[in-house]
Amino acid sequence: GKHWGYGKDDGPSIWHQNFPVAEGDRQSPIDIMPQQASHDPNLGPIVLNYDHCTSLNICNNGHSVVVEFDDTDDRSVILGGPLDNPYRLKQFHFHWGGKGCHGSEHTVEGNSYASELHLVHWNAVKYRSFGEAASAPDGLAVLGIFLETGDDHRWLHTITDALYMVKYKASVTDFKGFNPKCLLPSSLHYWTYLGSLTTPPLHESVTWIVLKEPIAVSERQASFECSCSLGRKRIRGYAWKITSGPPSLSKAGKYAPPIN
Ligand SMILES: NS(=O)(=O)c1ccc(S(=O)(=O)NCc2cccs2)s1
Ligand SMILES: [Zn+2]
Repeated sequence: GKHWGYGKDDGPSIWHQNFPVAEGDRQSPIDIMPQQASHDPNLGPIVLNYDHCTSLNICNNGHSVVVEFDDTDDRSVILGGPLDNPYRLKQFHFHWGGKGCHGSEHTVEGNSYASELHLVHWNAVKYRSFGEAASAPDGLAVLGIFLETGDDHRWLHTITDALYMVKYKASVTDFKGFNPKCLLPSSLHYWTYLGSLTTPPLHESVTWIVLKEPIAVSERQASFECSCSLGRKRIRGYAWKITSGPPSLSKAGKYAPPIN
């Protein structure tokens, strides 16, 4: 596809030249203003069925480091909350900051976090492929989790250790048996709004579900810099129709420990 990045000549301020939807009216990320979020009593808890998780590999696509999953069936899905049906887990990736600078894409009252984790899911009930879902208004559901610096995160090590294997662009390495449930905070209270992919092709196909509670990672883990491009994030649009819902009731009542 068309080249893009975070530099002066290929960064967010010129993405609209190759991706005109950048000027659309449901572009992400946004600055979340909790007081302006309206509580929607019809919104139930989100449920994450990641127990029989099917991670495959970890790769660096030059923009981010991505852990990919086998999405050929409904073993790993997100449901509930604002979603009308289960959405299949396809991949997760991070938006890291540089040394000490804050890399989160969404902000809360103008404040950014050290990093942001995105778990990307697609609507396999309505669409036949990820690519088809990714350009449909109800095609994707991305769960956003903020990372803040604090204690060392016990399970993030497995990812940051693997990241060193894929430090240079277009490298892939095996990454089986990782259950992303170990990356979740204790509370699943969330904000949700209709938005877009935060990088090209910027499709307006994402139902965003952003958790209010961040997870803690150590300074070293948060400032991981892979060779993928880092740099200014794009703050777009205004949060509207943001609603929040109660925490989820995980089916097993507790989180299965990740298998490694
Ligand atoms: N930061 S984010 O979660 O909003 C994502 C940005 C891009 C994502 S993708 O991996 O789904 N690729 C999107 C596509 C490429 C080609 C056709 S669709 S997810
Ligand atoms: Zn992302």
